Amino acid sequence: MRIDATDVHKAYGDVTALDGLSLSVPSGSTFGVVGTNGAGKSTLFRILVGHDRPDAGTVAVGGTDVTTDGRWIRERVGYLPEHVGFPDGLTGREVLGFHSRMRGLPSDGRVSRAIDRVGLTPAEADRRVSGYSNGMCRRLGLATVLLPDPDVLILDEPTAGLDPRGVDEFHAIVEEITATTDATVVFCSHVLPEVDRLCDRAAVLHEGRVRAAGPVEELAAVAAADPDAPASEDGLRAAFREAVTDAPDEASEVAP
Ligand SMILES: Nc1ncnc2c1ncn2[C@@H]1O[C@H](COP(=O)(O)OP(=O)(O)OP(=O)(O)O)[C@@H](O)[C@H]1O
Repeated sequence: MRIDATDVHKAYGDVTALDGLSLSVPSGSTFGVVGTNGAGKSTLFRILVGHDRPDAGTVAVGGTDVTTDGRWIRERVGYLPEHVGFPDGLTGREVLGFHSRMRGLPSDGRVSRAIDRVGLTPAEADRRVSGYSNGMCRRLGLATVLLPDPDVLILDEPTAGLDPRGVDEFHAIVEEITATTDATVVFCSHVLPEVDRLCDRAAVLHEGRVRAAGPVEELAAVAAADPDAPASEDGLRAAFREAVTDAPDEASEVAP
């Protein structure tokens, strides 16, 4: 399902989060959104999934305006926020069962399938989430998102805080999803190799607008170009370099 955002504005008091953002994500693509802290990535994602409303502009998923048909959006779009909490007393399997019932989904084995897809073992799924590692919590969060077999996945910095092995395993899960489904996957990241590995296209957000969007290799080539490249590319090069780093452990230092 494609996503189209057109001239989207959003302010919180006197803070402008989105300032005329326009973006198109082709159906079935894996799309990376990069941008410095405060560029507006999370705000865009919350609006895409109907958790927040734009002050102006339109956002459509599969041609449906997200502000007019919230239920339709919730059924088709899976959203993994940057921070997810689970009730400590429940097991991972119970969390998924609860989510499934809340959404009115059929009891057709989808909880076990979701557990399997994110690489949690049955024994891990039957442990209380209070004992879960950060990586296991991320997997469980992704499993909740996968329950309804969404057409669109919106993942807000899904690998932030994971160790290299956890990052690699999470990437493999996303790759498996993109290889075996038609889902459109949109996620934000500060790590260039992650965007490079997973995405076919990306957008660079800067101060609430899309500074550039296109195939990842084109954006990365501009970012890597020598300083004598055309002056018209200077802003994009700077924005891209500020937004992403080459190593996950440097990501927290990308921007103040
Ligand atoms: N609920 C809110 N109330 C007030 N200001 C907000 C709110 N949400 C976002 N903002 C502000 O809007 C701007 C964009 O924030 P947003 O979280 O969308 O950026 P981001 O690109 O996701 O940043 P980060 O990389 O740090 O997660 C920031 O200046 C932020 O402080």
